[in-house]
Order: sequence, then structure tokens, then C-alpha cells
Amino acid sequence: MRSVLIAARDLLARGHRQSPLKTWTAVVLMLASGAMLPLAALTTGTLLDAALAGQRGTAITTGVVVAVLLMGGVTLSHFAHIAYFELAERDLVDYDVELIGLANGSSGLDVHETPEHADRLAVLEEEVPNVRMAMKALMTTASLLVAMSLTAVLLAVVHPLLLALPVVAVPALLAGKRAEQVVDDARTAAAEPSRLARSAFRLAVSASSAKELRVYRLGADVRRRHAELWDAATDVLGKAHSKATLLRAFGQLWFAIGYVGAVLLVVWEATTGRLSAGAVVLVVVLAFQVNVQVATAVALLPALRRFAFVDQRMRELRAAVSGNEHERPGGAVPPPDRLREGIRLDGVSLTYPGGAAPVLRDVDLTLAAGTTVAVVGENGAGKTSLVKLLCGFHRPTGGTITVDGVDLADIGVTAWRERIAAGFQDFVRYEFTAREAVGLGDLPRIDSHREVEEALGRAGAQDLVPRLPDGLDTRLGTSYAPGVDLSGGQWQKLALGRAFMRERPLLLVLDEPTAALDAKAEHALFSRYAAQATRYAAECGTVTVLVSHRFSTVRMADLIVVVDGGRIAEAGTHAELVARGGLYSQLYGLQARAYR
Ligand SMILES: Nc1ncnc2c1ncn2[C@@H]1O[C@H](COP(=O)(O)OP(=O)(O)OP(=O)(O)O)[C@@H](O)[C@H]1O
Repeated sequence: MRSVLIAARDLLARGHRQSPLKTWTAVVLMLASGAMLPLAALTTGTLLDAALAGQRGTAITTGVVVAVLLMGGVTLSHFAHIAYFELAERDLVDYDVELIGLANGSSGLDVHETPEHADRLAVLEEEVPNVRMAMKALMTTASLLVAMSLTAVLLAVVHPLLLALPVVAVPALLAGKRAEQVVDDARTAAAEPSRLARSAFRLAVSASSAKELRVYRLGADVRRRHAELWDAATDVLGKAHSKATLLRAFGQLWFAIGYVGAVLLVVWEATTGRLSAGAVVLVVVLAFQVNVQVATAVALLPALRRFAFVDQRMRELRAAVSGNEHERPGGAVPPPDRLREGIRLDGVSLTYPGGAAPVLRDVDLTLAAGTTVAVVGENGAGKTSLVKLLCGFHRPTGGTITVDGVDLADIGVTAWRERIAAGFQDFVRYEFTAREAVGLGDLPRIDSHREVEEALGRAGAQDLVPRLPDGLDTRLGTSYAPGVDLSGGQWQKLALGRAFMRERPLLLVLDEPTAALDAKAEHALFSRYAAQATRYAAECGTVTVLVSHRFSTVRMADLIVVVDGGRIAEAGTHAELVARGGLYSQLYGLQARAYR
């Protein structure tokens, strides 16, 4: 119950922030409409007594009042609906905006990479559109509270024993509440299989997986997984719904017994002359209204409980994002204007949140200012994890990273990120215009035609634009709007252009930037990288970190770092490492032979 009250308060407060006038209009109209039906019942009783007593004038006046009250009940709630419907729409947008903010609200990736976070986001993505229903349920509940209170007072005035009628309604309400708890628990239990089923569905219908699904004949398998996961989810939900229906039916039956008892009581009192005919009509109508009120309350509970569940998840998300224990926001020291010494890692280790073992251990490394450092190693060795630490996405769980002698943890995360340029292996395919897809790399200059073209030139992707039908104004992708679809390599070239938008980065990260490029493009690109890295190095001492599996790329680096099982196995120049005859030499030999 407490969670429902908190959720109701949050929803009203959110509505009030959007429009105080509309909120108050809706609340006042709904409260007034709640009083109309009980007052109409009262007036109907008076009307009957007046008619039976031959008081024509009173009967006509009360008849008009009954009509006005009945009309008022309908029209007030109609006008309230206009106000709260718009509020609910605004609330919905507000929730979406907040969700986008929270999904991107942590400076690092620790929160993002936990299953609880994924579940919370999946639940919210699905449930937030039900805010419309929640607003309607909340307003109707406000109206219902007035109606129930007034009804209780009127019943008590006719006969104190009739107060038992609303009391009889309580077990019915409790049964309804219990039913909702059962459904909520089931929804939480079904969140994981539902999320996995949705992911199987996306896999089955997305264009990017179509090729593999056909070649490996995975269609039937994905369908089977999807069906099994939904079966698991719907089984849990189905059982819960059956149990909830039984609980609600029990509640309704219990109330029906009370209703019959109340009607028999007033009829008995009337036959003994203690109550008037008008009072009997009043009680019969009110008792019927109590039944409707209880049924409405029970029917409203699901929407309110469901919203309370959303509100609770939203609060958990806020708390998880703001109070993430693994993530420190970073100090206020600004990053240096230019790197003089470079970046040092001393005894650095990293264990992911919830991870059993460190994925990086005892890493000692100096990335000297103005140099290009290549990181190589087998899959899962820890290369990307190293890059993530340098970008401040995760904090080392042991040791320190210093930038020109200042602990990276003391440097403001946002300020540090502004001095990083990065191209990631799992780059994003922004389905915007080509100019925006590149210009996003440096938001203030997103609209600059010249600077976007220069960035593409630095990334070796200048040949891409002339092939697009509307040049940089070409809309990309076909998922949400008609646009031009690009090849994997072309998307990657745009991602590289994005990485080269920032002009004075202290750290340039290229995490397997050429995986989707052909050999000619790769070769052209490396020569450009080398020139670019030299230019950056002269301007601000940039450290370029290049993660690659291609040794033809790697050999041009000033320092090659070989990562093996989370440790630095060896480090040196290409010549030094080949001469040493260690892991690098073996891996290089294997690849060189393959190319011969
Ligand atoms: N978010 C995460 N949570 C837990 N473990 C992770 C996470 N990301 C990576 N790992 C684990 O850390 C280890 C190193 O992964 P990492 O991505 O750094 O390897 P990599 O050398 O870049 O591999 P690849 O060449 O395949 O890209 C792997 O065992 C991986 O399973």
C-alpha cells in the first residue's frame, strides 16, 4: 500500500511540474464528481418521501436536483478526463526523457553491465507506456475515495449497522490487493525470460543477423528458443493470473453476502415503521453503489500496483545510477592542456562488478606522450578492458593510472572524455545523416561541412561521400526511415571519421578499427594514422592506443604491448619483440606465413 501511495504522490508531483493548472483542475473536478452519485441517491430518497407525502413542490425541486447531480457526475469527470489525459501524455514524455537520462547517467559502464540493470531497463521500457492508465486510475481513485466516504456517512445516518457494509468490503479489497501482489511477483520472475525472448525475437527479425541465420540454418533454433522462453515467462504469469482471479472472485462473493444482508436489514426496519420508504430506496441505491465502488477499486488496483511497480523500478534505477559503489565520479582536476610525460599504469588490476576473477592483473606500463602504442593478444586476453580503463569507463580495482603524474581518478571524468577520441570495435551505426553520423564525434561542430569532411579525410574515408546520393546530407540506414544502407566497412569508415572529429585529443583510442575494412583501405589508413598521430603528438603529446589483430598494422607502433591472460606478457618495439622470440614473435610468424 505504501508503494502505491508513494507512486501516486510521484505521479501527481510529476504532473504538477508539467502543468499545475491542469493537475488542480483534474483533481478538483474528479473530487467533485465523486460526490455526485451518493448525493443523487440521497436526493432520490427525499424525492420519494416528498412524492409519497404529496409535497409536489419539494418533489419537483428534488427531481431537478437529482437530474443535475447525475449530469454533474458524468460531465465533471468528462472535463477532468480532458485535463488529465494531456497530463498523462506529458508525463509519458517526461518519463522517457528521464529514462534516457538515467540510461546514460553513469559516467562509467559498471552499472550498465549488470543483469539487474538490464532487467530494470527492460521492465521500464515495457511498462512506462502504461502511465496513461495509471493517471486515469489515480484520478478515478480520488473520485472514488470521496464517493466511498460520503456513502459511508449516509449509510451510518440511516442505520449504524449499515456501516458494516463498507467494512465487509475490506476483505474483498484485501483479496484484490493480494491478487495484484501475486501478479507483480510473477512479473518480476518472468522479467528475465521475457527479456531473453525479446532478444531472440530481435535476432530473428533484424537484417544484420539474416545472413548468419540462413547460412547456419538457425531460423528454427531461434524460433524454438523464442517459444521456450515465452513459454517459461507465460507459464509463470499464467499461473499467477489464475491464482489472482480466484482471490478476486472470493472477495466479490464475500461482499455480495454483505449486500444482501444490508438490504434485508432496511426492509425489516421499514416494515416495522422505523425507516421511511425514501430511506429504503436510499440504502438500496447506496448499497449498490458500494458494490460498484468496491468493484471499481479492485479493478483499479492492478493499474495502481502496476504503476507502483514502475515507480519503484524507476527509484531503484535512480539509486543505482547515482549511488553506484564501484563508480567514483572523478575529481575536479582538469586534464593537462598537453601531455608532457604520458600515461602510467602502476600495478593496475581490474575485476568487473560481480566478476569472480580479475581480467587484468599487475599491469605496469608507461604510455609515453606523443607515442603510438599497439596492444595485441589473443581473444579475451584483456585488450579492450585495458582501453576501457584508460577511457575511465571502469576504475581499476587495484593500482593506479596517472596522467602526467596526476591520478586519473582525480581528473574530472567529463573533462577527460572531452580530450579522448575513440573508434570502438563495436561502433554504433547512427541512422542519421552522414554529416551527423560523423559530426557527433565533436557535437559543437556537428554542422560544419568542412570539418566533417576533414575528419573523414583524416580517417581515410574521403572516398565515401561522393558515392552517397546526397553527399553528407544522405540519410543513413533503413531501420526507422527510408535511407541508404551501407556496407560494414563503410559504416566503420564513418565511425573512424567520428573518432577523428576531435582536434586536440590527449588519448586517441582505436580498438580494432579496421576489422571491417579491405586490405587496400587498411593500408591507406595506416599511413594516414601514422601522419595523424605524428601531428597530434606534436600539437598536444597525444598517446595513440591501437588495438589490433593485424600485425602489419601493429609493427609501425613505437611500443607494442602483448597482453596474455590479463597480464602484460612482453612489451617493446617490433624489432625487439621479434628478436626476443617470445609470444609476439610466434604470433607474428604465424600471420606472416599465412600472408606469404
Ligand atoms: N563487462 C564485463 N563483465 C565481466 N567480464 C567481462 C566484461 N567485459 C569483458 N569481460 C571479460 O574480460 C575478459 C577480457 O575481455 P576483453 O574484452 O578485454 O578481451 P579482448 O582482449 O579485448 O578480446 P577480443 O580480442 O576478443 O576483443 C574476457 O574474459 C571477458 O569475458
